Amino acid sequence: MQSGKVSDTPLEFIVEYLSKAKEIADGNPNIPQELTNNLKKALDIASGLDGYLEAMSSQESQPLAELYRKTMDHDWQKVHEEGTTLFRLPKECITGHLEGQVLKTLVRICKARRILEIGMFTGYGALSMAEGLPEDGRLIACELEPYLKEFAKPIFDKSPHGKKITVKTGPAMDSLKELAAAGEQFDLVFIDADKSNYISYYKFLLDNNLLRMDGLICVDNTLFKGKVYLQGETDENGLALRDFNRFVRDDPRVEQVIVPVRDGISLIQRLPWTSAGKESKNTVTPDEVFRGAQGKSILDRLRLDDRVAYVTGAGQGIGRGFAHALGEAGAKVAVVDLDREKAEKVVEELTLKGVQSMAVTADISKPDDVQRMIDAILSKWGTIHIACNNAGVNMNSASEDTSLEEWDQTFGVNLRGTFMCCQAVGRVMLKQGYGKIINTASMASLIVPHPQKQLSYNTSKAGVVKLTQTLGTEWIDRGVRVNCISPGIVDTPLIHSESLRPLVQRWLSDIPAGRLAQVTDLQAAVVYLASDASDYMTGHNLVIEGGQSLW
Ligand SMILES: C[S@@+](CC[C@H](N)C(=O)[O-])C[C@H]1O[C@@H](n2cnc3c(N)ncnc32)[C@H](O)[C@@H]1O
Repeated sequence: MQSGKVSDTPLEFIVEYLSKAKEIADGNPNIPQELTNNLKKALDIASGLDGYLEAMSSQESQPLAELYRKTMDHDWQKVHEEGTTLFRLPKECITGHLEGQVLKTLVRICKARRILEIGMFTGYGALSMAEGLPEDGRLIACELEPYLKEFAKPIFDKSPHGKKITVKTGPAMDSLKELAAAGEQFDLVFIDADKSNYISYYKFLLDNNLLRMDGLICVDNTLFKGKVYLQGETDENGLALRDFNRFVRDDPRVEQVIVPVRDGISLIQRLPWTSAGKESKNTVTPDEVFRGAQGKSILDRLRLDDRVAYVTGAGQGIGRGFAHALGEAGAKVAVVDLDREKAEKVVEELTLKGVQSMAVTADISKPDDVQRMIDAILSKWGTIHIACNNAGVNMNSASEDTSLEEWDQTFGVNLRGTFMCCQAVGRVMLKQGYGKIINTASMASLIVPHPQKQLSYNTSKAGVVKLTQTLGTEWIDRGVRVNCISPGIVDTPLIHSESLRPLVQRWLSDIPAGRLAQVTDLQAAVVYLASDASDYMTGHNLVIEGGQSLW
């Protein structure tokens, strides 16, 4: 602890009392050396802890460091005496580096996008949490003192994350009522003002659904210098927090743990209905709609954890988009491409994101390559749950000029190759009684895209749809679903080539959505078809073309 600093947390009090005890022991020759030695050991452990935790936590950003210095250097006594602040604000109430980093980490873990802070002070906690938010995330900070909004503003303005923060001045309860009336909801709430009112804030948040399903409430100072558990305490705030901690522990709607960081942070998570709903006085129909199929919420049902997938043609374009989407949803992904270098590059991208992946080189128009691809995946991961047969080629020629070579090459990859992949992986999936096959067809299976001429492509893709329908019905009763995705015209580098660029304007006038498809427009579909959420869907052609086939 810095000299002259007032003790504020249980640990700081322990250090203070141990230091005093050691001083007494040092000055008294009658105290056994063993006692002095033990006091010293206890003091070393206690006094080193906070500093070590701070030193080992990620470094604070420059704006946060500046905010901390500015808060510490400010004359809070003076601004209060001048009547600028309603209360004399103690600078110790700042959250600081360690707690700020805890909050920021929680924001990331919860994937929070909307945060509410009750009690902003100079904004250290607010800015720490804002740093953990995504670009479109936002944080509303409630603060009684208008002066603090002005104090924090120049530093919020300097930080790239400051724009995510909106400060609402005035009593927090008024702001909470406004937010509830406006139908706002938060993923994470940090309560850090006005200890005697913690319980009212907490009740208001839960009773008015200001906290989303599974949302997290963090509450500061819930150990309150140890006063919540010390016998004979009379401190009003300490007793209020003691009641608060008990109240929350006994509330069936949530689960609570108090983490002994600094002055104690309570982590309170809103439970799904399963536990809390039992206490509900309202009549609920506890069926799968209410509880979620297999007890999972719809978003959880889209997750692909522990699944093994492959994507052919994954070195670029749609296939690369599919590989990223499946990986982000939790699957291990084999990135299959003709071009080893491209496949390895995508594997590198996935590895950076923490997705387990492998590169496989294969020409899917060759039966031996197809089998080698399946064997390589099986030998690494032992199974295949998701097969994205996406590799395809497209050549243009007027039908009267289409050569048999072009026809054979196109069909060799687009239809024969897709069939060979379906068959090879289908054998594995039928044996294990589970599998999801997703073929890439095309809008060209439905309409005749023009003005470009591409007979072999169109007919091969129509074949992919029929292949999908046939396999989808033949295999569903053995646990294997086969579906396909038909993208419209996708904005890839190819489209911007000299020869195709003039066609883009023409295509755009045929697309109700007014734009070409981006690879990212197709990603949710592949995750859906790969997940258990689509189990009743088979033989389906999922068309994603901005409405083009309807005009
Ligand atoms: C412990 S400090 C907050 C520290 C802050 N969370 C941080 O990250 O540094 C408490 C703040 O709550 C504010 N406050 C107190 N009573 C309030 C109320 N009724 N409504 C809104 N803010 C209040 C105080 O002005 C003070 O700035």
